[in-house]
Amino acid sequence: MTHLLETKGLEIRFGGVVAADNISLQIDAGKNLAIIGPNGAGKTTFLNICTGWLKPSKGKVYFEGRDVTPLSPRQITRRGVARAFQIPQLFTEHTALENLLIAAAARDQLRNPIRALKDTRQRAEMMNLLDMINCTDVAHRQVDELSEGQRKLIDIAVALALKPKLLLMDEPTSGVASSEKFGVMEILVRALAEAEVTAVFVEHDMGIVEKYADEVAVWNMGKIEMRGSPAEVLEHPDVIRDVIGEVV
Ligand SMILES: Nc1ncnc2c1ncn2[C@@H]1O[C@H](COP(=O)(O)OP(=O)(O)OP(=O)(O)O)[C@@H](O)[C@H]1O
Repeated sequence: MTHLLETKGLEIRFGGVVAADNISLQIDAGKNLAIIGPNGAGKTTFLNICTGWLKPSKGKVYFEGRDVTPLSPRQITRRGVARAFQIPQLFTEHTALENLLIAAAARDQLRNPIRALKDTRQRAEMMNLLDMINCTDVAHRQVDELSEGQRKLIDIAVALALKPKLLLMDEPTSGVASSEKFGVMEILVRALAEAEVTAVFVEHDMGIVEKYADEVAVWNMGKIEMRGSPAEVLEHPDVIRDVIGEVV
């Protein structure tokens, strides 16, 4: 069976630090994977290698069975791998809808993004995305007026505008008020399922991992220490000692 994403033997060092040490992992469509692990374990490095921002010294990344290791980030995005960051990458002085229209213009490689802002078909498509993330009411509000939770959702919608098959997220709810966190995740996971996008997310909040991940992979010192269901992994004494104990 072809995996949606597969890595084989990834290695990368920064000076004396081994940030990826023989990382081999398979991700299958429809199974949302949470990546957990102590600070500096190499979780973000893994996302950066998969999206082409870092090139491993050894190993390969396959997307839908094809080797994407030598491709540029832009080429990998075009194949269907999107990325969302800890801090939303939005144009804060533009409205939520304008941010989505700009992303759609980039997706369609339009030379004149201003024209895209007026395109009725694009506007309808992007309003539909805003509807999927419960944000139609803020479509015409400037992004810097929105709550952090709303900004995170708009950032996810920007990624969805690229029509990915896989979305890699670095701490999707970091910076979101704890009262808002689960609501944001609820909307996010539902929108991804509706768009048939598989998610991989780095997460430090074990409550979020337990509720929203189908599988969990534990990173430690550049290696994958364990992989399994949230119930198996989160109750394992090594994980409680190395990860959960450290985070709490
Ligand atoms: N560009 C870089 N240059 C030098 N060292 C780096 C670079 N990127 C990562 N590192 C180092 O590699 C190790 C892994 O970093 P990484 O950011 O992947 O960890 P992480 O598990 O995502 O940590 P956190 O949970 O704190 O975000 C760390 O020791 C980090 O300092």
